[in-house]
Amino acid sequence: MIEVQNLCKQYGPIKAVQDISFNINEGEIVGFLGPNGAGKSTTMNILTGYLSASSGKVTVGGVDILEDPMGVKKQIGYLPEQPPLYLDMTVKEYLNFIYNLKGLKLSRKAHIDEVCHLVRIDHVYNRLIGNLSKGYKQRVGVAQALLGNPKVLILDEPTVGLDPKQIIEIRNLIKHLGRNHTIILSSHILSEVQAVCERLIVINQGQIVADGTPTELSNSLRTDHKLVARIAGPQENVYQALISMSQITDVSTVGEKEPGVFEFTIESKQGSDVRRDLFEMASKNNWPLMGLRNNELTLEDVFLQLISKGGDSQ
Ligand SMILES: Nc1ncnc2c1ncn2[C@@H]1O[C@H](COP(=O)(O)OP(=O)(O)OP(=O)(O)O)[C@@H](O)[C@H]1O
Repeated sequence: MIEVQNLCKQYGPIKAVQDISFNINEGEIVGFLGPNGAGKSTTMNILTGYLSASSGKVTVGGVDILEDPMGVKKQIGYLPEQPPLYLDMTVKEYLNFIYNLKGLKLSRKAHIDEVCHLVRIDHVYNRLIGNLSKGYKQRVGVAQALLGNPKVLILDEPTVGLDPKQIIEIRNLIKHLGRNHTIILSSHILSEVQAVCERLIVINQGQIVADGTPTELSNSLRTDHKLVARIAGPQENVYQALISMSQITDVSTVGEKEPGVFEFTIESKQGSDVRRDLFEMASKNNWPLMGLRNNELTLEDVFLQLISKGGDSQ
């Protein structure tokens, strides 16, 4: 649906986007994640035709953004970081205004009603936008993006400044819209994209540093496979039994966590799964296995590792 090849953008000496490439398939909800100044807004502004690239190629639905910018814009609904709202218009006036601006040919009233129903703003239709809460203003912003039934929605930091209840409402709305749209959502907050996206593209200092599902990202950074086991048995004997197991490369004793129960961190060979052997060994020695868990990196750790490779952006 969206193909980006070797995209670069320079603002004078600042290389905001450096040679990035990715494809997004129809129906995907992709999170574009990166710290402030990483180049997210620049990339989104290029995808939506608001900015021109210094070099590289972008196609949306097979249409090249340079050859047919209007053809691309028709396929994209965009909610910029600052929603383009006119506070002294009512929701009705504003959506009719955007309808005209987009030159839509759909049945006006039916289409605007449908969009208002979808984002649940029917009951504030005749109210001044300036008097709405921030959450409702954001919904009106999403509504203007949806006018014209674009296949792709690009949402730049859609929940910034909202309270926790409004955040959940907007997230649910995005998930709901994901059933019928391809969505790119940018954020610098990990939990934000984690909550709604199945795929994350992590960008730092204008470059893609990771692309995959949250699980793939955690796995790609895990250099070793660590287990944490709690075993009720004599500490030294358990340690010796563990370290002599064939797939285990290192064992460290964490300490006595419950009376007579010791915790061990166990490292095993890449790709091996020692849980069954571990259970057998403990059972053969009559040492109850009181707990076993993976010592996995959280996505927060992964994100911090990925973005700590560079310095600060301005
Ligand atoms: N018009 C501009 N002129 C000069 N530099 C710019 C301009 N717009 C952005 N930049 C710089 O380009 C880099 C990328 O900025 P961009 O706004 O794309 O990042 P971002 O990831 O969207 O950050 P944020 O989350 O803060 O919006 C930053 O170093 C920024 O200072």
